[in-house]
Order: sequence, then structure tokens, then C-alpha cells
Amino acid sequence: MKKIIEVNQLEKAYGDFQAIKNMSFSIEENKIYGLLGRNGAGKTTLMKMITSQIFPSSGELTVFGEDPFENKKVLSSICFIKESQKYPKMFSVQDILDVSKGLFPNWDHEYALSLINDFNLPLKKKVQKLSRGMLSAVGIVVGLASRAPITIFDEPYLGLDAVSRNLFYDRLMEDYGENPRTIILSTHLIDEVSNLLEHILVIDNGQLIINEDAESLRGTAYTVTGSAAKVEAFISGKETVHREPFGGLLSVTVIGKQNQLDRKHAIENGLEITPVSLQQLVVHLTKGNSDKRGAIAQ
Ligand SMILES: Nc1ncnc2c1ncn2[C@@H]1O[C@H](COP(=O)(O)OP(=O)(O)OP(=O)(O)O)[C@@H](O)[C@H]1O
Repeated sequence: MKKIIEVNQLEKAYGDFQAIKNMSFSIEENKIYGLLGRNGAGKTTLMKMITSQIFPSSGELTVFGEDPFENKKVLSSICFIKESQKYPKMFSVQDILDVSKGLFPNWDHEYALSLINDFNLPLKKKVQKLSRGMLSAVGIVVGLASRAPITIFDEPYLGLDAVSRNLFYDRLMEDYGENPRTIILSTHLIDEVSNLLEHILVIDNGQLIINEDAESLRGTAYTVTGSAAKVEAFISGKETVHREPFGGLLSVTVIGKQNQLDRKHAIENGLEITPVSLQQLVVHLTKGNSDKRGAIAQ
């Protein structure tokens, strides 16, 4: 598939603080990416560089093969919906849609109006009178209806309730099916979106620690639980990222795919093997004490 964003040895420093460290990866067209990581990991900094809102300190960054800086053609192909997206206070929802229509070449106004209806948004109401959740919903409408070849949602749902978040996921999947484009979704609600994501990028402390197809990542870890001695014997020689003792029991998260021999060994020893969700995996790999994340990152 065609690479539309290419990042090579990218670095960003704020004064002495290195927010992005020697990062290299590419983003392909027509795929849904999850950009995940803890607070302060560097996700927004990276998205701001891709959308040319801030400059890299060093390294290369191209979007559609070009430098995005002051590049009208490139920037009109990107829609960036930020966390706590701000709009002029005196604008009505209708005004936001009208301005967006002029900004995004693929804008679908009819679709925007149907989304406004789905999210129960009042077209005539001014931004200053909208609730936080309603404002987030407006951002989501703009992001979806922009149909921008690169659509970036950075924690788009502050204040948005679970029903509206599910509506977002449903509409995103329906529209993506009909109008494929590249979506980058940055979120802390990993379990909610994990089925949507096709490729996972995890940033930790300014470094890219996972750059992996979602499907293959799903099977890369599992948890084994049972009597401590039997679990210890089971995990001997295996890569582990997390252990949780309780009483005489032990639960350990193992990095690697299970094979038939493992399953047989587990059954014979009364051990329970359970899959690790993407969220659990990201938590284990980014909580600061793991030295085993290279096993997945490579
Ligand atoms: N303008 C700035 N000046 C100085 N430091 C900054 C600036 N912007 C971000 N940082 C720092 O860079 C690091 C990365 O911040 P960034 O906002 O990119 O993280 P994030 O992964 O998006 O976090 P969150 O999930 O909380 O939004 C943080 O330590 C932050 O304090």
C-alpha cells in the first residue's frame, strides 16, 4: 500500500526537554491507525508536526511526499480534530459546517447534516452555549464529513457519553467502508476502539515502542494463572511483562504466541490461559518497569 506519511529520525525538543526521540515510521493510505500511549508520551506533539503546527527539531517528515510546511495542497488533505477543539464563540454549529465546507475539498454537506441529526446537535445554537460533549460531537461531525484523505482525531471525545461514542465508532466504520481514507485515532479508551484499529503505534516517553499490525499484535501476549509454583515452571525461559501474586496463586503476562505444547502443559497443570487485551498490553508495556517491550517492538 502507498505510504502517505513518512517519518525518518524525527526529533522534537521543547528547550532541553526531548519530547520526540529518533522516531521513524510510515503511515499507509486507507488504513485506520491507533496512536496510543500514556499522558505526556508525545502523541499530540507528533500529530502537530504532521499537521505542520510545530516544527521538528531534526529529522525528516513528508506528507504525500512533500514537506507539509505552508503547503496548501498537503494541508487541505488533512483534517485534525483536537482534544478540546476550539471554535470562535460567536459561531453557530451551522457556521462551523459552512466554514468547513470551504476548507475541505471532499466535504459532504448532506452527510454532515445527517450526522448533526444523529448526534442531536442544534444547528442554530452558538458555540458558547454548547455543552462540552456537544462541542466534541461537532468536532466528530467535522472530522467525518471532511472525508479528508488524512483524518486525525486526537482524543476527540471529551465529555461525550458512551452512547455518542458508540455512535461515532459506528458512523466511522460505515463511512470508512464506503469512503476509505487514512484515519489516525489517538485515544486512552483503547478497549473501546481496539476492534476498529488496523495498525497500532504506541509511543512511550517520546519513543515509538510498537509499530505493528493490529491483528498480529492481538496474539502476541497472554496471561497464565494458577498455583505459583506451576506458573513459575510454565514461564521458565519465556518473556514476561507483568506478574501479579495473590495468596498462593500467580498470574503472569507472557509475551509471545502460545503453541500447542504450551496449551497442553497448561491443561495438565490446571493453569488458565487468557488472552491479553490491547489495552492491558499497552498498560503493561508503558508502565515504566518493563524491559521486555523490545520483544514486541521489533
Ligand atoms: N509547548 C510545550 N512546551 C514544553 N513542553 C511541552 C510543550 N508541549 C508539550 N510538551 C511536553 O512534551 C511532552 C509530550 O506532550 P504531548 O502533549 O505531545 O503528549 P501526549 O502524548 O499528547 O499526552 P496526552 O495523552 O496527555 O494528551 C510532555 O511532557 C509535555 O509536557
